[in-house]
Amino acid sequence: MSAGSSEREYVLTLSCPDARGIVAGVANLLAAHGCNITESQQYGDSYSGRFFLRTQFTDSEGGLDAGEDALRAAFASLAGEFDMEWDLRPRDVRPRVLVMVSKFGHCLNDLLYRQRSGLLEVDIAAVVSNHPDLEFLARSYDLDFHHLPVNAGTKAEQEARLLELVDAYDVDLVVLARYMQILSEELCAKMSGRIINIHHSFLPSFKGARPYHQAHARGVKLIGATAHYVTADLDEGPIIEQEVSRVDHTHSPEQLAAIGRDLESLALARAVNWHAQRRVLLNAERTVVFR
Ligand SMILES: Nc1nc2c(c(=O)[nH]1)N[C@@H](CN(C=O)c1ccc(C(=O)N[C@@H](CCC(=O)O)C(=O)O)cc1)CN2
Repeated sequence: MSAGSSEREYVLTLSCPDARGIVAGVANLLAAHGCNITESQQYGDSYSGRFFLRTQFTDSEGGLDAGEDALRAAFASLAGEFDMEWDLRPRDVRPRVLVMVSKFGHCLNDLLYRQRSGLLEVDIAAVVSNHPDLEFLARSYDLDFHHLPVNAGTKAEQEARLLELVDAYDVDLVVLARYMQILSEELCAKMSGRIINIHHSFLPSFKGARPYHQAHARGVKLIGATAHYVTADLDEGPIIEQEVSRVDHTHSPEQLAAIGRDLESLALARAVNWHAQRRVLLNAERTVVFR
């Protein structure tokens, strides 16, 4: 049952060491506070020994019985019992996103259109690029565009400016939409779990630069695109979504790239939206995605 007109919807996510009674504890606590569960998914990972849960629920008519703060306090107590890492927020609070690009604009174009059409549950704050080429596209959506050129000698200064923009725009998530510069270890650490990249290969194959040329040289029969969280280890961050397509010996590297463009846009848009809906939970080097 979805939220009525006067009800507010919340999303609760948690991960903790697996144990008996977690789902019952959460369900009983929500019921005790007058909440109605509208969607719930959970997964116990026998490899990591951790349990993951995502629950969507509505408050009672006119707001939580004893207020959101009381629910948080009660949940904090339950979380302590199970050593939970948890997050609780209203579903209508949307992440503020900074999109970074270089010279390829297909993923940026797709994200902007999807957001403007109400298909992406984010608010795009601004666009940042190390090249001026795509300013026109950002401006066409009335977005600020910041040209931050970078080279090996200016990377620290450029990233410091980027962090200033992250603060100034109150950014929750940075999306690398074919941004072709390697981020420093320091920046990756500062924004761990808050940067999503689209890599134009079916990882773990063909990390790094020019993956379509690597794929062509290898004679692959499938190409792909991978959306992942960014870490200091290039293209090795936790995978969120992947898309693939069949190819064959007749395709040049340029034709592979053309086929791959739609895969990249789709994989990135799905990953950003699932992150925005808090459907992606980190599980060490992997993810749990409650699609
Ligand atoms: N710290 C990280 N930074 C970035 C990641 C990442 O996973 N961790 N993903 C890349 C995107 N990317 C492919 O998707 C990519 C971009 C650029 C290069 C590369 O080698 N570029 C230059 C070197 C640029 C530089 O030193 O900054 C080159 O072509 O030689 C490889 C992969 C985004 N950043």
